[in-house]
Amino acid sequence: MVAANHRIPIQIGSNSRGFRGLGEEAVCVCFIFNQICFIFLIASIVWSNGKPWDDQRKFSLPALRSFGFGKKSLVPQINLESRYLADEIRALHGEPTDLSALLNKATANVISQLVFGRRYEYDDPEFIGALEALADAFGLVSETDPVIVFESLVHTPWYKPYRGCIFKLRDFVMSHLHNHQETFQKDNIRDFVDAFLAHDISKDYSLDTFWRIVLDFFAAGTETTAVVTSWAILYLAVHPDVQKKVQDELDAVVGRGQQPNTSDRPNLPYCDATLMEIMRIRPVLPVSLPHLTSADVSIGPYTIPKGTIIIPNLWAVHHDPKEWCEPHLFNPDRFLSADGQTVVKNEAWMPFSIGRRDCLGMQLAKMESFLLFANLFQQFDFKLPPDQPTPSMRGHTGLSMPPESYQICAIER
Ligand code: HEM
Repeated sequence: MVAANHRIPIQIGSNSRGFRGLGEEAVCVCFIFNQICFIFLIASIVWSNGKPWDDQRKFSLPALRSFGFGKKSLVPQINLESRYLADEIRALHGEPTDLSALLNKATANVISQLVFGRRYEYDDPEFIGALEALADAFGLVSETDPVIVFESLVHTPWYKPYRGCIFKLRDFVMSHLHNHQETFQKDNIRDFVDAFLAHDISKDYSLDTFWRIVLDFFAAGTETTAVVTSWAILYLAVHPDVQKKVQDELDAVVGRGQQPNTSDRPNLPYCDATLMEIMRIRPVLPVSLPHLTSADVSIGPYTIPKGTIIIPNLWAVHHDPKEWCEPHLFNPDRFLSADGQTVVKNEAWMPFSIGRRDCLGMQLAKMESFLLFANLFQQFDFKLPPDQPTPSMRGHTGLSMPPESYQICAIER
């Protein structure tokens, strides 16, 4: 096993045919031990390898894109959800509140519309229950936890709380799948689940296994973008000078009377640079998902044999002093040209990882995090509650790295 702490080994590891998990041989071993483990590993875009992964990715991406996934046509939907979110925040009247559950509801509704064809009211008990289970599941394990690879460990006593969350989420997804099966019409494909039912791939996966693929999207689509937004609110509350510059730019380019659009983005370099700096300094997945080399690779004096698990340490790359000047300093200007007019890229910026197995939702995530960010800072000043200690900036390590719970006052501008 190799922990890749620098840009070059991550690039090499990521491009080595993009295997993930324990590879084909290990999957067979799992099969001997436990058939459930085998099923779980195969029916999951995040955790499968080889042909099952290829089939799932080839089906999923075009299917989701046909409903607007990562495309401009999704802007009105994201902006509408941003309005629902802003209404909820406004109703708090600036009282100190932990906004993380609200942010999760907004991002969950965006992915829910693509996958299940519906959004939820923010007080819906089924929705709240599923999101609580999701947040708990993300907090209970990390990428290096054995249960991530050997999912059948979920049945052992050590994982009882995690098991509770996963089964709750399975029931949530299954109720949607059964409902879709009952109402399915092949000439009216409403969403990702319908696209699956209409596609040949449904011959290879029963609903009892497909739920796991759906959960991959629901989970990845919900938690990640909400975590970015939560860090953005915290960092900009701690750095009011940056918040002011972001708001001045939004006022000048978008104004107050209309919602931001992706077409505004090229004219909002400071906003863009700030979001990039947030994803650099606090990567959503500080330790990315494991990869497996599919051939021998050489890096300088080292040879990494075929079949080695590579754990990309995105935190280390994003804080490498060889790549970044004063890496622990929050400084959006590092992503701007000298005249402040253009965003400057850096190859060591890789919050979505790189290579064949990079984040499938990257286009959606970039668009959604930008629109949420722009909508929120256009409408609110985010301030730390007076007379309270500054919140910790360390983050809570689990599958993703959200900030530790903090209270914030959102004051309408
Ligand atoms: C800011 C938000 C997000 C960040 C920072 C992020 C980051 C990542 C990272 C680091 C990986 C691992 C890539 C690798 O192993 O090389 C990943 C994989 C993945 N992400 Fe995201 N993600 C985000 C949002 C999303 C969204 C919105 C979705 C979809 C709804 C999504 C779906 C996926 C999927 C399906 C994979 C597995 C891809 C595969 O194995 O082929 N992500 N993401």
